[in-house]
Amino acid sequence: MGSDCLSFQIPVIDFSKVSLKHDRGSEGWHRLCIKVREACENYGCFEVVYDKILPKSQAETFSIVKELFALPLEKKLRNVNSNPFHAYAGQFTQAPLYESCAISDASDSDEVRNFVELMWPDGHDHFRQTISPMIEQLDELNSLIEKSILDSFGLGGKIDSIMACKTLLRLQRYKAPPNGDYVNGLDAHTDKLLSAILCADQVFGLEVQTKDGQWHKLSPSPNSFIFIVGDPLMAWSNGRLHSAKHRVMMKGHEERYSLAAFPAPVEGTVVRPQKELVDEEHPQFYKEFDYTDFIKFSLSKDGMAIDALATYKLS
Ligand SMILES: O=C(O)CCC(=O)C(=O)O
Ligand SMILES: [Fe+2]
Repeated sequence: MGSDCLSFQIPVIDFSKVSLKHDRGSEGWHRLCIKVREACENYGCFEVVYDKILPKSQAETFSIVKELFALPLEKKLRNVNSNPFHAYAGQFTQAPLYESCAISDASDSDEVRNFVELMWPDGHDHFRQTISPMIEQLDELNSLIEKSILDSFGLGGKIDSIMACKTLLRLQRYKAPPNGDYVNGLDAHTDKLLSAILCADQVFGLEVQTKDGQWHKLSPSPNSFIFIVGDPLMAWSNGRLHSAKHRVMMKGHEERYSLAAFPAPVEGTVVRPQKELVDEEHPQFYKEFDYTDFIKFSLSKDGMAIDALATYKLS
């Protein structure tokens, strides 16, 4: 299917040395905020360097993720949720290499405990003890990025968060393609969650589409993360931040494992453009919408066939 696209470098932003408590307001923080905003406006994504999450913790996390996917399918199918985004997903004819498990509200230790009991009724403390600190660190990183976005628009003094969210953790496996051919791992999409922090275990495969329609293969440095703007963040920013279309393409003979932490807007959230981001130069781009309705529509047959967010555009 198709041919391999070229490797591409998106902006790389280092959050390793940043402390919200000490650095917010400094010249260095200001420069970082501008970089974040420009990357989100121009590409809808950037590579994140964050050495507070140690390579060793990432390696340990991927080793338990592999254990999870080695479980028989009937066990993984126990991972259910009324929201299909937050449950086991896989066995799709159009994406046969893909499967994922999810923990909704992963920052809640009871949710993690429930997930572990469901998968390993006899217990698996090592899974819980490995994944929980990783979620905590990803939450911290996400909060740094969120504050940098708010401050980049001069809004940090007025509001604490972009919108109320819980952390959805998705663990994903992509089987190696038959014959090692270049084939679809996960269909092209924009994220329906506020944003995403992604990391993968060694095997590349993530591709992003730039605004000119070209697809580019990302080759992030080992142990770095990718931040991606999702549709609700694009709507909140009045269309200024770009929700980047991305996909996973598989090639070669190795399986790919990845982990995604998404801030998921809570039930009842109304997504509306932040009023300070609407002015004469930037007229209101989207009508406000109920997040749950948006998700339901995005997942419907009609919604999947189009860019669901575009239906909320004001003409
Ligand atoms: O596996 C990846 O790197 C990307 C996953 C992704 O785009 C998603 O879960 O929305
Ligand atoms: Fe995605």
